[in-house]
Amino acid sequence: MNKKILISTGGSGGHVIPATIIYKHLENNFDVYMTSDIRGVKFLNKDEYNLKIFNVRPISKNLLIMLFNFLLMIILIFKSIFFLRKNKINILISTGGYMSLPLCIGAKILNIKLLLFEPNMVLGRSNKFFISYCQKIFCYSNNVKKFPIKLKNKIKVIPALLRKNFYDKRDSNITLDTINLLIIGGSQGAKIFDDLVKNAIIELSKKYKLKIYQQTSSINFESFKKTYENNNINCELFNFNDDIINFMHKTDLCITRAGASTLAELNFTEVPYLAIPLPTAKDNHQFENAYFYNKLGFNWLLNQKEIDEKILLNKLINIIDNKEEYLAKKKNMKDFNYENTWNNINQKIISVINEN
Ligand SMILES: CC(=O)N[C@H]1[C@@H](OP(=O)(O)OP(=O)(O)OC[C@H]2O[C@@H](n3ccc(=O)[nH]c3=O)[C@H](O)[C@@H]2O)O[C@H](CO)[C@@H](O)[C@@H]1O
Repeated sequence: MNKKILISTGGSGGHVIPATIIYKHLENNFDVYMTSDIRGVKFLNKDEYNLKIFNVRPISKNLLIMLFNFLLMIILIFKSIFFLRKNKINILISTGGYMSLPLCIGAKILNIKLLLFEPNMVLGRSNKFFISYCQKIFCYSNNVKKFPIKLKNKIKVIPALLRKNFYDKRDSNITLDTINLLIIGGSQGAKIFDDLVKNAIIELSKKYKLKIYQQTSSINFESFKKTYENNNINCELFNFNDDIINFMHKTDLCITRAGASTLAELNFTEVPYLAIPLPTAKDNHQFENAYFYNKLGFNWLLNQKEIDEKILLNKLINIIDNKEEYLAKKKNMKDFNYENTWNNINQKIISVINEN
């Protein structure tokens, strides 16, 4: 009989998309289920997954709400225990975040094997909470910060998880006379990118011919289009687009936040990027993500608190004019990617599932 595996996820695309990838890696060999909160559902196609909603509310600082959420949490722990028992789940895989807390507690109570996933270069708080109980944790490096040294043997390093279509061969239609610039803020966008980046782009367009692919909220579409058109800038705007790889393939350079999945995807598609990590990210994990790849020579890194339009503009000019450095970054990425194949990751994950 096939092992029954539950993947618990929710929240942002950075949690849900890796969960869908793990699901696809396992669905041919095991009976796989997935749970997500309501927020996370928008990042997946419900028809493709055996999905159940477990709506865990975000942690609040308001005492009354905290009390109410605590009661809800207790109910969800009971619901989790019931769900895990009823479906005879053998293994729980959590992609982290508070959304997985009740199921992880349920798994611990029932003594169910727990596997964790940490794509960031700093161990997340909820993963930290279960690290001594879990059997293994999938990471992209052995040197994840805030990781308890004596538990490092639990780390199973895998190449970065990518949606299957990232491995499809595609022709890139990069035109030599135009600089194709992708601006992307993570699954929820990045408000600060709107004005800061837009104004720098307008100045940049006075020096180079640009094609802009920009993620922004749909309410900005009209005004952005107008501004870019008035400045003769060719642009394509999108809110959340499932086929992000399509944009990455057309891109020469990207300006991005430093969510783990986005960086992994840019590394794989060999698009050098200027990372501006979210300064308020927990334990500064976005900076650590970008810095990890910065040391490998994949990106340029700017601190949001230290930049304005002028600094950003000068940095972009510097990057564009320094062709050798740009090409070196592309080459560094290429050399790094050879181990990242669907089959290699598939075998690594399945071998951990089959460990006793
Ligand atoms: C604000 C915040 O705290 N973000 C965190 C969140 O992920 P967050 O969702 O912000 O960022 P990630 O880069 O990890 O993931 C975004 C995912 O959404 C996809 N995408 C995005 C836009 C689009 O139009 N289409 C599309 O498919 C990206 O390709 C990527 O696969 O969890 C990640 C994993 O713990 C962290 O590294 C991030 O720091």
